[in-house]
Amino acid sequence: MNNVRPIRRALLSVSDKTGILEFAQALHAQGVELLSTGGTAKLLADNNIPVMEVSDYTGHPEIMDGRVKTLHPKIHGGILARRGIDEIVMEQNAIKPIDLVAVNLYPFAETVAKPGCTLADAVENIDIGGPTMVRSTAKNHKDTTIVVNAKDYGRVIAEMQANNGSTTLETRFDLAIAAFEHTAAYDGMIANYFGTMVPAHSTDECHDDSAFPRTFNSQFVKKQDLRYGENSHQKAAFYVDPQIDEASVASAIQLQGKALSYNNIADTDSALECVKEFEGPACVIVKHANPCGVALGANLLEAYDRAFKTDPTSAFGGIIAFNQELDAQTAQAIVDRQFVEVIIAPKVSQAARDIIAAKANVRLLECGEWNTKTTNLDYKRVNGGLLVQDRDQGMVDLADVKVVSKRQPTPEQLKDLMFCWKVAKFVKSNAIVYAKDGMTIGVGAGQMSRVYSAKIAGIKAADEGLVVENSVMASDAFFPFRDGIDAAAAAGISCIIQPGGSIRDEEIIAAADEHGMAMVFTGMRHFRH
Ligand SMILES: NC(=O)c1ncn([C@@H]2O[C@H](COP(=O)(O)O)[C@@H](O)[C@H]2O)c1NC=O
Repeated sequence: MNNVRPIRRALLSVSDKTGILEFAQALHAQGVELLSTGGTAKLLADNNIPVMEVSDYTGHPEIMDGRVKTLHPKIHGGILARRGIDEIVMEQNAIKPIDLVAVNLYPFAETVAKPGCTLADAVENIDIGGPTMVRSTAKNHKDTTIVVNAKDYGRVIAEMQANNGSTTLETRFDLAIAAFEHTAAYDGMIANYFGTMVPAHSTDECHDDSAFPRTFNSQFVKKQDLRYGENSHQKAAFYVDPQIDEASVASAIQLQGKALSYNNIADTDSALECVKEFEGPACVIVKHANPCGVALGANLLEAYDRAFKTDPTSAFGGIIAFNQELDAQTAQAIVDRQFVEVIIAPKVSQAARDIIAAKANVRLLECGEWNTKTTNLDYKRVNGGLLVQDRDQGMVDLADVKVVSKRQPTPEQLKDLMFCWKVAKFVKSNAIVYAKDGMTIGVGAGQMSRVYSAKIAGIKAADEGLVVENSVMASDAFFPFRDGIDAAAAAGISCIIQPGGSIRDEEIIAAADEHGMAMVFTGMRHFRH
């Protein structure tokens, strides 16, 4: 085993001191000599763990309020020395080898997240010596061991115990990757913070949390390789944002079924984010990123039954999302009725799991409860660039909408309008949704002209034997011409919700009045491309 390297001397320098005492104790028990910076050294000494302060070892005091403490050739020489090559240089310069470094960095993210954080606070929390040691040790991983995360302390100790006080190259290399990931994320955060100071002036007034930084630095962690991408000739992987801590397709636990595909993940995201909009039992069935059936119900089974009824043809091989614990009756109904790719719910009862287990291929996901709305950014890759925007969190309520027609909507229609409007937000533009009694009646998605989406919603409803009469209609953006209104009227729509704002609004309102329809404007559109 020529890849193992003994740990004889370690340097510990941590801001977050969680677990460091136990780690230091265990290293000491293995006969490791400990070096440490001021605060860490004091903690160790106070707990009777033998330790030498870095400043005593280098013969140079920590200066400038800690800005310079480990930036010394006796430290970096000890870390970076190539074992078997640099021994003479080390001896000439009284440098001793440092075999393990455990560092975690000044809490930059936590500092800038605090309300009222000044530029001076942020600057003082940029760690310099820490990342330098992290990178030195990771660079020399052939001989040295870097630990940047307290969760790895136990693993290193266990490996040393199993290898006579040494670590293996495999572990050192893995820890080195983690170290470079860590410093990349840290520097990315700092660059983003400074990058929001536009124009580039180093003053507090120039810092604007809501601004988009000059360069966009973000880190995503690979969750899994995928068999292929959107098509089988495309390679793909799924990366997750470690900063996001909420119920999502990224954090969901897969309880059973075949591995998720690229399209499964994208469609599950659409279904889950849509079903999150609703209070009370709700079900969303998605096919190719568009909801093909959405419904509310007295319970989940009823919600599913009704969502399925919208478009059983498209629901075949779809993705089903619920906003409440999936129960046995609903699970049984799905299994009995249809081929489904993915089912996702905040919780899945044991009885429901047992029922779905009969269909071994069905991917069953549990994502946990949600109580906050997503605040993260939304990205779209274009050739040569990246579009970044706030997520569409806008949603009007009844108090915000304005009745523009002569006819007033009834209270039932108003309820349906809000339901329909929420669904339209998740349908690809041009989006038209017909709905009645908290159930979609027809969905027209992704057409290049609004009138065709309106026609398609009507055709689909007719094909599935659904009665459009007295349904309401939502349009994700304004109608440029009255033809969409006429198509809706011909299909039997009695009430419309749309943003308004067309130069032909007057003509559109007149068309609604002509057909005896009620119409409300939201003043907010929900394009989804
Ligand atoms: N200036 C330096 O040479 C230096 N060397 C290590 N640090 C950091 O000082 C912190 C530990 O300090 P202490 O042990 O004094 O609590 C660690 O987060 C470490 O990353 C430094 N601080 C900032 O750069």
